[in-house]
Amino acid sequence: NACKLMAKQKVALECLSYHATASTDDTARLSEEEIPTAEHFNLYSFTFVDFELSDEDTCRATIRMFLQCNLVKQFQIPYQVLCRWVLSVKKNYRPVKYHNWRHALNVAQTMFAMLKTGKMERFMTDLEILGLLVACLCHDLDHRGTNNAFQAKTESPLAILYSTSTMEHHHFDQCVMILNSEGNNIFQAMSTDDYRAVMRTVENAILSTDLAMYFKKKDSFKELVDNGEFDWQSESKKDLLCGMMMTACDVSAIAKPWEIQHKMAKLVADEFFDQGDLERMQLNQQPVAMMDRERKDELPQMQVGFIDVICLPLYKTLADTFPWIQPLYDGCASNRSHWQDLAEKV
Ligand SMILES: CCCOc1ccc(S(=O)(=O)N2CCN(C)CC2)cc1-c1nc(CC)cc(=O)[nH]1
Repeated sequence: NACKLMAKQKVALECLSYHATASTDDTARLSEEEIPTAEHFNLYSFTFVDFELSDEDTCRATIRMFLQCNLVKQFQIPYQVLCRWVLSVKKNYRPVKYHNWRHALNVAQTMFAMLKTGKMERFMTDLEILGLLVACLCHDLDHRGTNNAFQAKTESPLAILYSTSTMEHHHFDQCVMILNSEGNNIFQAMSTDDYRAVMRTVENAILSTDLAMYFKKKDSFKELVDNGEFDWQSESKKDLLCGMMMTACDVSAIAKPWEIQHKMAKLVADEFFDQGDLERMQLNQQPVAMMDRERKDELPQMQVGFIDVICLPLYKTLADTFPWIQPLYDGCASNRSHWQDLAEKV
């Protein structure tokens, strides 16, 4: 009957999450290790690079960010639970070329730098800071290297589950699945009200990483900034600001020193081109220019367009109100000239 079916599904989900979460050994090792300082990892910098970090280092850098924001004490997160949760999040990223665990770490580190070095933490409660870091680390969980349009075109189960912001809803689902797995609930010591509030922040933040949502909300954000908004404390204004910060972090590879941006853009392109190949082979469709490896010569010009349409306007509007994040605008503007030079060479 229905009850038995529900019970079977519950058992299946627990079994799935058991296999999808960190092992006892990995958790024990990470929790016994010394965590280097934020300066050691260069976590306060907008030019942070993960390339030379081992997987172990990336987990320790993540824990260092939580410690530095005093979140472990503030929300009584058992240290073993935090270690297990970080390892489980890393385990639930697939080894795709760009939207992998390293991307999640880089996005979280940019959020950390915006809050600390960019002095935006003043406008956030501790609960919001916790929610934003968790959202950054979880925002692309279980990404398959294909975008929302591909889910729709292939009528993937995910597109049937969620018709809009398909992947973003799935990323949030995966975040909840990990939190609900044995020994992984970093929010376990919270009151019901705090738990509801932090989950609302995480959900709004993860769903905001759908660029379609960014396009929908960017004008109202710019209007608030142009009208000299300084408070940001109403729920709707805070949600809007957090969403814009998520996009700023999500695209922050565009603002890194040129050699790093050039190398990361190649990873983005390789993942896009793989989707283009799938669309040709599996769907017998002509991919869009961005995903068509036969049009890779147009890549520099596309990057200039990406910078002009999405990145610079966002960083400019944010820097107008939060001047300490100007380095993101400057890094992005500098890379625009490098991409423009390459575009003129073709
Ligand atoms: C590097 C390979 C080419 O990469 C791009 C090509 C075109 C555009 S676009 O702004 O024209 N636009 C975006 C919205 N789509 C719906 C339509 C196309 C963006 C990128 C790009 N995206 C990211 C985010 C994953 C990172 C990055 O570095 N570059």
